[in-house]
Amino acid sequence: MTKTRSLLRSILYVPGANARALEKSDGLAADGIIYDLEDAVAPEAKGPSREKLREHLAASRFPGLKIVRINPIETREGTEDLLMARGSGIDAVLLPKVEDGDMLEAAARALDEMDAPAGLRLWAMIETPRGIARAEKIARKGVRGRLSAFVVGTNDIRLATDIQPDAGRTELLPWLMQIVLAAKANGLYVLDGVFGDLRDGEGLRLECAAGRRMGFDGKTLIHPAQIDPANAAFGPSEAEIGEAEAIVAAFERPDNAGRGVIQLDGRMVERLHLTQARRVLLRRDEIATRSFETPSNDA
Ligand SMILES: CC(C)(COP(=O)(O)OP(=O)(O)OC[C@H]1O[C@@H](n2cnc3c(N)ncnc32)[C@H](O)[C@@H]1OP(=O)(O)O)[C@@H](O)C(=O)NCCC(=O)NCCSC(=O)C[C@H](O)C(=O)O
Ligand SMILES: [Mg+2]
Repeated sequence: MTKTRSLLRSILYVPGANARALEKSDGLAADGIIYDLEDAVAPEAKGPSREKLREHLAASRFPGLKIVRINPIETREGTEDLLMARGSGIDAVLLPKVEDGDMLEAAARALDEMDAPAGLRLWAMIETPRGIARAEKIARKGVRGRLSAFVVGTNDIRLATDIQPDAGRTELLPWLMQIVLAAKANGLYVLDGVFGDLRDGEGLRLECAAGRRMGFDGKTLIHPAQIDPANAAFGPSEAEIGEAEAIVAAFERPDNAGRGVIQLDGRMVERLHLTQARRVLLRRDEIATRSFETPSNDA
């Protein structure tokens, strides 16, 4: 499977109940917006927020990915949210607290029965102990349906487990890597959890950099000021672009034609590095044109 990486560096949560934030979100440089109808909306505001969001989406000119996080699908609010979301021109529905593949199967079946567009994907939040423990099974079952991404919910993980990780998230790392591995093994995108301290710019930068090293495709965010740091951390750096250009140029030299492995600046470079280098340049070009594509398992 050749996988073109779509831009998922910065995915901002916007509360469905906040008219000012919804209005502002249209002009932000995030790669995607998660319009939240779940935790960011008080129980009494669920219905009005859904209607507000319906109107907003109908008029929205946001050029990136649009995702709606619905309430649990087994609740009346969740079903109403899904009905609204399926006809609103969005790219994906984000399901909270996914704990088994059956939840994804039920959501995919509901979307089929609602005649939702085939390209409407499901994203799954992995944010409970059961969800983490079963991440690989969930991914394997989900990709047979509409699933295309995992989103980590570190706040709910903390709530459910009482884990109190240090600033480097040392204690969380095994669980985060388990989720990343389950996603990668099944061709899913995977997004890191939110960073809650709005005043700690350096902490955010470090957590974004760590997330990138861990293999996350991007970070979920809660405030517009977090977009630029996430875009910088998850986009290829100048150094990565320079190195990728050098690798592509080296393999294009006539004396290297047909060679599987070469030496470049004292390092062994194989054709798999050429594949990686092309990916970096593709991301550079995607960012330059800011062309947004709907992620899919086989895009
Ligand atoms: C945290 C906030 C409540 C802070 O909002 P506010 O006090 O208004 O901040 P500022 O004054 O600094 O805002 C400056 C301007 O930016 C706009 N703004 C703020 N946040 C957003 C946003 N998310 N999207 C769009 N625009 C935003 C303000 O309106 C101001 O605009 P202006 O008037 O023009 O100056 C707020 O940031 C917020 O609500 N953030 C999102 C919270 C949220 O969605 N939480 C739920 C998702 S996180 C989660 O659940 C993860 C997961 O499930 C888990 O378990 O971990
Ligand atoms: Mg959560």
